Amino acid sequence: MAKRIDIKDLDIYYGSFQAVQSVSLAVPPRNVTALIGPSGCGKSTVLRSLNRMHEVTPGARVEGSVLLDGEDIYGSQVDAVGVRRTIGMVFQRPNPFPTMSIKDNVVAGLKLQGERNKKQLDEVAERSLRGANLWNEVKDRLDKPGGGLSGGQQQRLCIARAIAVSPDVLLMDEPCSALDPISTLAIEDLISELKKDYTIVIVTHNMQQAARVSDQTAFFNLAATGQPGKLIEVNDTEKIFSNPDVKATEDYISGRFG
Ligand SMILES: Nc1ncnc2c1ncn2[C@@H]1O[C@H](COP(=O)(O)OP(=O)(O)OP(=O)(O)O)[C@@H](O)[C@H]1O
Repeated sequence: MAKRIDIKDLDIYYGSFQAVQSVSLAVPPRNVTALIGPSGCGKSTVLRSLNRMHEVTPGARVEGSVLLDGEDIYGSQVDAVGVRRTIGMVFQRPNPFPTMSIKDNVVAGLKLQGERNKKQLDEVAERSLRGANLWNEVKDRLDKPGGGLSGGQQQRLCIARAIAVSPDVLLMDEPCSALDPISTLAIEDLISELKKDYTIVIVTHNMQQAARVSDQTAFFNLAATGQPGKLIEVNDTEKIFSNPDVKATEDYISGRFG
C-alpha cells in the first residue's frame, strides 16, 4: 500500500505526435500530488501513463520509465493488466456499472480476481464504502442499482470500487469536474483522508482545489499548440501558490493565461 512513484525522462506519443516531453517527477507515498496547467499540456496523458492506460489508445506509446517503489512498470516482464489493478483510477465522469447493485459495483474487481467468499466480499464492500465516506448513505440499499445514486454519491462509489482492490496508488483525472460544489467538497475531504493510506495523483483545472487538497503541485505548460507539453516546475503546493520560481507558473496560477 502507498508506494512511491519516480517518473524518469518520460516522453509520451500518440502515433508520431509527441504529446509530452522529458518529464521527471518524484511522487512521494501518502501524499497528494496535483498536476495543473493549461488545456492540452498533457496532464491527463501523463496521468494515464502512470498505470499503462495510455497504451490502450492505438498507436500510443511511451519512452522512459515509471518506477513504482523502484520497479519499472514498463519493464519487459511486467503485465499491464496487473499494473492497472495496483494503480487505480477515478475518472471525470462517475462511471459505475449502472444496473449492477451498489455492493456488486464495489466488489466487481475482487470478483474478477476470483474472490467468491460472500462474507469476505461483504466485509470488503463495507470497509471500502466506509473508506469512501458513503456507507451511511447507502447501507440500507446495498442491493439497489449503482445508477440510482446522485452524481457525487456515484463518484464516491467509484472511489470505493477503486480502493476495494487495495491499490498502491490512486490516480484521479478531474474527479470533481462533473459535480456540484457540495459533492466536490465531500470528495476533497475524502482525498485528504485517503492520503493517510494511499499515494494520490490528481489532475485538476481548479486552482483552489489544487491548493486545498495537494501537498505537492506540478505545473505543466506547452510552448504552442502542436508542441509537446513539459513539466515547468514542481514544488510544495504552498510554495507554488505563494512564491513560484518560474514566471510562467505565476502567470498561470494568477489567471493571466490558461
Ligand atoms: N487519443 C489521442 N490521440 C491523439 N492525440 C491525443 C489523444 N489524447 C490527447 N491527445 C493530444 O495530446 C495532447 C495532450 O492532451 P491531454 O488530454 O493529455 O492534455 P490535458 O493537459 O489533460 O488537457 P485538458 O486540460 O484539456 O484535459 C493534446 O495535444 C491532445 O490533443
